[in-house]
Amino acid sequence: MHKVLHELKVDLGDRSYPITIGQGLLGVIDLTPWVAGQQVMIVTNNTVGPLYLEKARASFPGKTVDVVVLPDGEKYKDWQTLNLIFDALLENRHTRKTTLVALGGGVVGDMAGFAAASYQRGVPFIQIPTTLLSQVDSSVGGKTGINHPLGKNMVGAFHQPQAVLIDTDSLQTLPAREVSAGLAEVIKYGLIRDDAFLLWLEAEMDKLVGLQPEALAEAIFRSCQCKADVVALDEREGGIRAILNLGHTFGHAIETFAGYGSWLHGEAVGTGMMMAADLSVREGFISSADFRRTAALIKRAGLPAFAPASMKEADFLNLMAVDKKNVDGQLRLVLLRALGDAFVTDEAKPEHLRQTLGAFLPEAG
Ligand SMILES: NC(=O)c1ccc[n+]([C@@H]2O[C@H](COP(=O)([O-])OP(=O)(O)OC[C@H]3O[C@@H](n4cnc5c(N)ncnc54)[C@H](O)[C@@H]3O)[C@@H](O)[C@H]2O)c1
Ligand SMILES: O=C(O)C(=O)C[C@@H](O)[C@H](O)[C@H](O)COP(=O)(O)O
Ligand SMILES: [Zn+2]
Repeated sequence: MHKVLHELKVDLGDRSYPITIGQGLLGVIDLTPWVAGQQVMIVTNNTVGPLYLEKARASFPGKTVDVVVLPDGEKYKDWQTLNLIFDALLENRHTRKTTLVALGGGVVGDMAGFAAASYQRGVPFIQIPTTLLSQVDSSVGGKTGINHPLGKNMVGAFHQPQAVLIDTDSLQTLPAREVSAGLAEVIKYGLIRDDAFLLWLEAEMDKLVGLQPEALAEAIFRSCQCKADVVALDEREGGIRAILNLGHTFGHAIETFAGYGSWLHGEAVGTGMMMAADLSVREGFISSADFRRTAALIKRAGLPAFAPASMKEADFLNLMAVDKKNVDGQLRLVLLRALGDAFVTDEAKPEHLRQTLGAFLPEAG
């Protein structure tokens, strides 16, 4: 039995698209209205394919469906793996009218989206996210791309999908560590823009960690609504969209330092959000009690509280210096004016930043 629980829209004029959230949707919801021509290329990986590929195929009745299966892992979010998608498209003579379909987590989604942004100068794509993180964040908003050894997501494009289909049933096969990683981005929405959601998360966190379906569907809906609202205001991150980067300047430094994949993106963002909250206290914006509330929620989600072993202050400073938000060599950070109210600043005091880094280095743990 399938059940559509929520439908919302990312409002971007002629690039608007629907997000459909529900149970048992994969293979039941007909996605052909979002397919431009006859050809479909499903991009998945060797973990998700065996679980969900056959169901996903059934969502494209009457279409010619090809498949490319990528190796699984953040360390494969690179040029070489991206080329496997282009190889498959060309070998199967896909034209400008083809539609790509991302079936998997954020790694598959970011790479399939980037392939769609650039194949024959741009073709449409559909997001079928299968991790919590991708259902609440990466499948929405059109940021696509790959990593570079010197920095996260350093090569990419903005390219919005035609539609996002979220089947919450797929979360039942997700490892607990990946659930925690997804919860980091969920908590982010409460911290940046929605204090009522933060209160709700404090009440429901145990249900979310335990994969309770109703709580998950509500968290996904509220997260997608928050992201859709921010993206509709500022599609290409000229201003307010940067608040979606709370914790990411620290987090991306951790991911790059640790070697892509050893820390999950959500884990690095969880620690990074604690660091952003700590700095917000030192800068005089939020109280120590606010920091403790933030840290407690992040820890209850099962996320780490200190930087990786052997990471030093200089590692953070060097890696944060390449962040895409920086302008003219000036570090730009997302901080909290209050819980539920984030802002972007390039005025954080260097001594406060160093104190924050010191408080989260592994030896402080
Ligand atoms: N574009 C954006 O706006 C945006 C937003 C947030 C994160 N990201 C990117 O997303 C990536 C992280 O995404 P992620 O957390 O989904 O990681 P991921 O894509 O690596 O998926 C996590 C793991 O879960 C497996 N998996 C996926 N679905 C499964 C399922 N239903 N059951 C069992 N296993 C499953 C995957 O194969 C993988 O091993 C990072 O590269 C990050 O930079 C992008
Ligand atoms: O959609 C956005 O905007 C975000 O910043 C969402 C983030 O959660 C995500 O990790 C994104 O990929 C980060 O983008 P980047 O531009 O900092 O690489
Ligand atoms: Zn993120």
